[in-house]
Amino acid sequence: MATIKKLLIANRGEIARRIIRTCRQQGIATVAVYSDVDATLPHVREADQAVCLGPAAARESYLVIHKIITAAKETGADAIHPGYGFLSENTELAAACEQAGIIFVGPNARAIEVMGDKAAARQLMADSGVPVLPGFDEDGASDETLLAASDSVGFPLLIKAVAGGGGKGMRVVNSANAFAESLAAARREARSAFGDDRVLLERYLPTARHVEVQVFADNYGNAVHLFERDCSVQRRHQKVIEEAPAPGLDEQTRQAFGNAAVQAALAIDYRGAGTVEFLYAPDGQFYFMEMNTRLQVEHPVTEMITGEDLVAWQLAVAAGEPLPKAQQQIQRHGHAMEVRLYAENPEQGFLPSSGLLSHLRWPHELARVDAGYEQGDRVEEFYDPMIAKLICYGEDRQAARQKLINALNRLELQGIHHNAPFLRRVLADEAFALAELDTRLLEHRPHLLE
Ligand SMILES: Nc1ncc2cc(-c3cccc4ccccc34)c(N3CC[C@@H](N)C3)nc2n1
Repeated sequence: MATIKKLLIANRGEIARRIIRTCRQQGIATVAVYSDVDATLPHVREADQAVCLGPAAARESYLVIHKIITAAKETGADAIHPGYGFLSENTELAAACEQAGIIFVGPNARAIEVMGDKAAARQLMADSGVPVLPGFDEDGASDETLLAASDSVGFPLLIKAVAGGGGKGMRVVNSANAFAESLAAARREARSAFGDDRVLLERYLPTARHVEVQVFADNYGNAVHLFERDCSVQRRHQKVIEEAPAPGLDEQTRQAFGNAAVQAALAIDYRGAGTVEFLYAPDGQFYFMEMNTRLQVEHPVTEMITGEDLVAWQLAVAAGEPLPKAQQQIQRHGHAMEVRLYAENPEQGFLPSSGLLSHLRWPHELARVDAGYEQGDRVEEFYDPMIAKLICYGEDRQAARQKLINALNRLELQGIHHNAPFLRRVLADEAFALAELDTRLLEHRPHLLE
């Protein structure tokens, strides 16, 4: 058992403020890190201490492991929380923390490594009885081997980069005569994006929902799930709207999802917060897609329906405490829905937008607002353009959706282009309102993107 007295948050924006919020409630001192353009942002002001990492470019600041470790040592932080993005799934940071005797608030490096290799992840899931799609994932298979395997996988199939994830390095192949060329292209893309041209094959599910399960495991062999989230509404693999619970699931299916995710966590001897992503097919079957070894952007919808503080859970597990609750103690009630507010211009192909937030009023009275910025702050284009999340809770899905529409209508945000009008169109869309969810909803309803 260790006590975390001071936590360094190796991140910025809304997630840094959100982590600071829990630390303050727990009496844990906080250290923020920032690049010189972020010096006046709220997460820097709200932390007890702050360390400048240097230039704006992430590769010279937020991604520089030795600078983060040095900041932790110089301020006497006994733990580091990576948040999401940046170094949150980087095994070297986990290893550097271990080297420096600093607690890494995240899973063991081995789990990060295995889940980062999509072929190893699939094999491990299949071995532990988690449903996986028909496919071929022999490590380092040659083009000839893959060509022969493509017949048994069947078409349409997906060629997926082993080192990929989140939709990067994927190619749909509809027929055998297109396979060789698609394989060459997929390998080229994987080599340039990840420096690793290994690929795997998987039967392509053209129509499916993205349903993911929040899991938590501690150092004592306990693993639980905190129910599922539906994140099907995505634009170019960027989640737009997330909700919990997944609409239209009967209790038996809900339990099957939860059990499969817990099986996955136990199979890799997991620690901390994790998310097991599944493809949910129209016939009611679901299949393992990926496992994320970090706290997700969309974790607030799970917090709202369970009443749990997932960052507090992360800190407890990282300090060597057992999980705060056993499975049967974790309750679910009502419905929560989240939208991600991006500094992007929907009228210009969602290009990133920057500028001074000359006028800004968050609708705190109508929604939980996890925001990275306040009025008078500048949004720059160096980092992920997400500036805030608006999350609403209701007794049922319609109530949560209506509250979110109201909150977006009351949002006052001037000085940058943003996607609120787009979010309002999707929330008001009939198919979305009827929960006719599918990962290609926006593809099938292009008018929502204009
Ligand atoms: N075998 C098979 N069939 C269909 C798939 C469709 C997608 C997919 C493709 C495009 C958008 C998506 C949005 C949410 C979830 C999945 C997708 C997909 N993804 C997208 C990112 C990564 N999570 C894997 N894998 C798939 N795998």
